[in-house]
Amino acid sequence: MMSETAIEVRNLTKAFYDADSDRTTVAAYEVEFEVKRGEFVCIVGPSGCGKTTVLRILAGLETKLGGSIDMKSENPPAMVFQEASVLPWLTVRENVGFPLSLKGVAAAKRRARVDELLELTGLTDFADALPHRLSGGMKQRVSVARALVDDREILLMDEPFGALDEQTRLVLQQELLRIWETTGKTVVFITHSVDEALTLADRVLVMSPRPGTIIADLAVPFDRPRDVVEMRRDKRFWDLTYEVWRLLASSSTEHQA
Ligand SMILES: Nc1ncnc2c1ncn2[C@@H]1O[C@H](COP(=O)(O)OP(=O)(O)OP(=O)(O)O)[C@@H](O)[C@H]1O
Repeated sequence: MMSETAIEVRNLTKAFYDADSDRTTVAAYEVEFEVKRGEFVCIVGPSGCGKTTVLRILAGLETKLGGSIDMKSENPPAMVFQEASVLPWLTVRENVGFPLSLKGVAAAKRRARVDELLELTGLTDFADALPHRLSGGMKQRVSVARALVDDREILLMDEPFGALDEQTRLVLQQELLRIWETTGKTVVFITHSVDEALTLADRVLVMSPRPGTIIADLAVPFDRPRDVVEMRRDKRFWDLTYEVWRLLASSSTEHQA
């Protein structure tokens, strides 16, 4: 199963034109990668290199200028954004069930599915709370639960833990790994953090500064299930950290030259 391709991106290029300044920004340039079914792939790269743009194109939220994308899945991908996108007037339960309400899933069936997701994401005790009572980490759990509720095959995550403190972030990384192992989703996860990418991914794609293109595709060799704290005792973790930083540093020097 693992060898089946879920996402194939070829020569993907995107430019934005700003009419006010009459300038064109090339946000992604000939981006190429593949993701296998059930694989967890992280994309790291400097700020503004086009990571979000690539993900938004995969999500169908943005058009592309050139190249091709093949998403081999039965349903459209789910997306989790950096800012928790909870609806403030709905309870946690209603927020998580929102995609099912939109699809007109019957109340009893919806409730059973939402209960499962609340359990999976550790939100059961907060089911009837309104979002203003939740911490940033809890709100982001709600976003993750909602992205999983209607069982999309592909999960696209745009720096979902970027706004959280380091400790909360580590807790949610561990939780996400557990959820991913349970659900078997194909995940594309964007992050600024080399550390986060190595913690989570099967493979890390490194992007150059804008116009962003993929400059390396590194396999992350740690066994599953992973312990996000214990894996930091492994020398390979720091060797890979160094390798990714070296790639990022050398590509930014080339860019300035
Ligand atoms: N809608 C838009 N209109 C014009 N320019 C845009 C638009 N969206 C993105 N850009 C530009 O495209 C480039 C890439 O942006 P993008 O958000 O994809 O980068 P990123 O790698 O995700 O950055 P960060 O890590 O800081 O979030 C940037 O220069 C950005 O200003």
